Amino acid sequence: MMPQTLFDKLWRRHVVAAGDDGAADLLYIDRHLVYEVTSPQAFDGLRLGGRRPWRPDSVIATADHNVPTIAPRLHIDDALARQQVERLSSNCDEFGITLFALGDRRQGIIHVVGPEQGATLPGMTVVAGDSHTSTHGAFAALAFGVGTSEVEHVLATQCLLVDRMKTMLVEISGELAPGVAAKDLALALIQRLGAAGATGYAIEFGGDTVRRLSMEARMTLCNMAIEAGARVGLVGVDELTIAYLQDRPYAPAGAAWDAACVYWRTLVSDRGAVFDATLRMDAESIGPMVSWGTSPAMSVAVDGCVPQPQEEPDPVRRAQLQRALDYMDLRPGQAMREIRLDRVFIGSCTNARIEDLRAAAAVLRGRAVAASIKQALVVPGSGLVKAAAEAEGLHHIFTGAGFEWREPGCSMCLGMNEDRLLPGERCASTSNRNFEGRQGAGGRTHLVSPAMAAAAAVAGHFVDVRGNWGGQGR
Ligand SMILES: CC(C)[C@H](C(=O)O)[C@@H](O)C(=O)O
Ligand code: SF4
Repeated sequence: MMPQTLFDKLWRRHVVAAGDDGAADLLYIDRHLVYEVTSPQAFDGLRLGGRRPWRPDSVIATADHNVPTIAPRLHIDDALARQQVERLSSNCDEFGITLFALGDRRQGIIHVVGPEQGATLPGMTVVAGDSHTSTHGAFAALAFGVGTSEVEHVLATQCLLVDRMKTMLVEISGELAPGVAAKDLALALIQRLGAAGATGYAIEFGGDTVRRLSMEARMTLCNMAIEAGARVGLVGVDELTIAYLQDRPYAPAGAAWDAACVYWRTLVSDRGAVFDATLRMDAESIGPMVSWGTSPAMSVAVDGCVPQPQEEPDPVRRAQLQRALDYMDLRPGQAMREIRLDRVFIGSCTNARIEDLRAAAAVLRGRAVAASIKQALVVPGSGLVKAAAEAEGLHHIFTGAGFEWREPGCSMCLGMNEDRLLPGERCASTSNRNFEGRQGAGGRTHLVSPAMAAAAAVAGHFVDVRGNWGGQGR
């Protein structure tokens, strides 16, 4: 048989009806993750059509985007946010869907919750009405974001028409330097590919560097595939994948577990499989990255500088650079290390898992947030991440350094809840998007890894976390 890519294996296994002449295929969907923002109209549509979810046990719901992150979270001021969270509860009640509601320890960001529960498994198709569903591809699941009308369609039929994607292998090799994380790899990759460089592709991450990454780091990488335009990010199954899933609440057990492991181990690209595109990256040449502009592709190594638009020959590109610099209030050629910050946010589905919190805490131990920083926030990705961090005492390190220790949710990743930047404020953020107004109207976002965010909080400006940058005690 022809060698197949992992993507091909996953796709073929789920085709219910093949489209003619390149038309979309109808795929079976195994797991559907639902949250408050993109589901209300979908449930309304079901009701209007007199339908019920086809397989309610395939759906898991949680509230994340709109929720407050300060306890006790009994009331949400914003009317729309409140309504969406309430309607998620009533819809889940009505249709028999499992909901991890506020107050449940399993509540959290949907892309943190799915894998944590073992609800994301190798070989599955996973959808959610959210672009960062690519995260789940770290488990060799074919996972992608869908729109609200598709949320309704999947609820009603368990199937979805999907255009087949092209395949891109991103092969990363070499040892990552200490202090350099998956987030830095992701930013360096997007900087190379451009924000639309992988549009129409499913990216598979391979190479010895990726094999050595933890599952959490692989999730960070797949999470950001969408920021290069790829709807899907994938990593083939290995023993790490399997070890991560063992004994998770939704993972199979007993004989079913053994059988699943046998199948899962086949979920890798065959030797000799042909990809539509291949890109190679050398991990050793990558240092800590910081975004300077208004797209994740506008990123540079921390020891680098803001670009000089006047050196850009293409006038369209030059105007884009200039606009980004104006919005970010940066000077051409300014050293990244000079950039001073108002706030620091450690959280989001990119970087709010336990290893992310450990990496930030390791930098903060015995240090304090600079007096010039107005606010530094840590928002764990789920209640279980929060509990795990507290069991290790990480919360003491964060609060001792001057960070606020919050309840789980999307928080300051996007301005849909109370945690926002004020116009003109500048933030070092471990999230994945730095678009204009992303963290609040007029706010300025710099994307970094958790360790880099922690170091910036201490220094008050960006520093190379690998260097001897000091950081004063209070
Ligand atoms: C609100 C939602 C539709 C959106 C997404 O699709 O990604 C959000 O999660 C984001 O990160 O921008
Ligand atoms: S944490 Fe941010 S990127 Fe992730 S789902 Fe929430 S809003 Fe989207």
